[in-house]
Amino acid sequence: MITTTDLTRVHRARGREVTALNGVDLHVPAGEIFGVIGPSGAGKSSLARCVNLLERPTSGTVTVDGLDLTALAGRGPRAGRELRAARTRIGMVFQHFNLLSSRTVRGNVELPLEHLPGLTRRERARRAMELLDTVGLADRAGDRPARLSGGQKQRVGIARALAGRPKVLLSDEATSALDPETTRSVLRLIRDLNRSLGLTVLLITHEMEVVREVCDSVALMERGRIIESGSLRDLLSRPGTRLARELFPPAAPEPLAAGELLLDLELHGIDPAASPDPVGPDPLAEILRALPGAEIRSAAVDTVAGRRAGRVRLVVPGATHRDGGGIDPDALAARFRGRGVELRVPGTPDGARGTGVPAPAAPAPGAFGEAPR
Ligand SMILES: Nc1ncnc2c1ncn2[C@@H]1O[C@H](COP(=O)(O)OP(=O)(O)OP(=O)(O)O)[C@@H](O)[C@H]1O
Repeated sequence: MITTTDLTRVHRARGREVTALNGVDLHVPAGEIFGVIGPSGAGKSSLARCVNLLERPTSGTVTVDGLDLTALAGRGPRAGRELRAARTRIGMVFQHFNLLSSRTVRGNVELPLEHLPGLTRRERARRAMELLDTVGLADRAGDRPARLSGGQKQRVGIARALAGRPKVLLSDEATSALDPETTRSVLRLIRDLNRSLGLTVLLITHEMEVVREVCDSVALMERGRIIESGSLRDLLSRPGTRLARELFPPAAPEPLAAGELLLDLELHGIDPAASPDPVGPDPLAEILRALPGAEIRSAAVDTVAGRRAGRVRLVVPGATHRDGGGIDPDALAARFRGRGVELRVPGTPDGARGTGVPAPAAPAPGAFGEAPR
């Protein structure tokens, strides 16, 4: 649905050049929620703005729904007629909502409809009310935006973005100004719209939590380039990648008593149909049976892309390392490899591993790089 080819965007300001995008090849399949994550300044917003030609790329092409937008004339507010028409099929939501305070909620949703030919005032009003109903705010149509909460403002922003019946929604940090609960409800709305309207969503975020919650695929951007990408499902089975590490961060370090063995189980996409118990997928139960006395110290198991993923930390009391004749984690790991469970002893890769060795410090949960500007 969205394809960029060798997309480059160079800003020239006060005699200085900044390369915001440096040869970005992106493919977002129709009907997906595709996340783009990366630290501040990585080029995420530039990518979103180039995809709908709010900014014209320095070079490269952008194709949306089979149409090469870069071949159409103009940019930003000076876009030509064809580009303006194409852009009505791409909705956009922003971090700071960008609602007009002088207009009512309904008036804000009607705004893009005023640029569509052939709609009467009455039809505009009816369509705006339908859209407000879709986002659960029909009863607030006559209010000014200032009277709404942040989450409600963003719902209005989404209703406005849907006015032109877009096939694509670009979301640029749409939940970054919202608290976690409101974030989840706005993400649920985006997911519902994606499913009910078949909407393709390009979702820019700096929060891995957002990716984990709602995305089908994700690309990691750094310094204007995409350095990793894949579907969440594939990333689950590629534990070595940075994205997989960020998606499923290791557990925090913890003290161990002498002789205790720490085992981390990484669940990489266990099919829940094969293991109906939400916290006890079959391979885990089997591992516990193989380790008498083992105790679950912590667990973070989630359903990602329809598969169970996450991490379970076990402590096995009185187990010594294989030199001492206790359990052999490598043999155990080999036994479960290929069944969606990776088993490892956290700590250093040398002989010190096993008892009482702390795991490396975990990154702050959900955070990725710096906060947005
Ligand atoms: N209009 C502009 N003029 C000059 N430089 C710009 C302009 N817009 C962006 N840049 C620069 O391009 C780079 C990428 O910026 P961009 O806003 O796309 O990154 P980002 O990943 O969205 O960051 P953030 O998460 O902080 O919004 C940065 O170095 C930024 O300073």
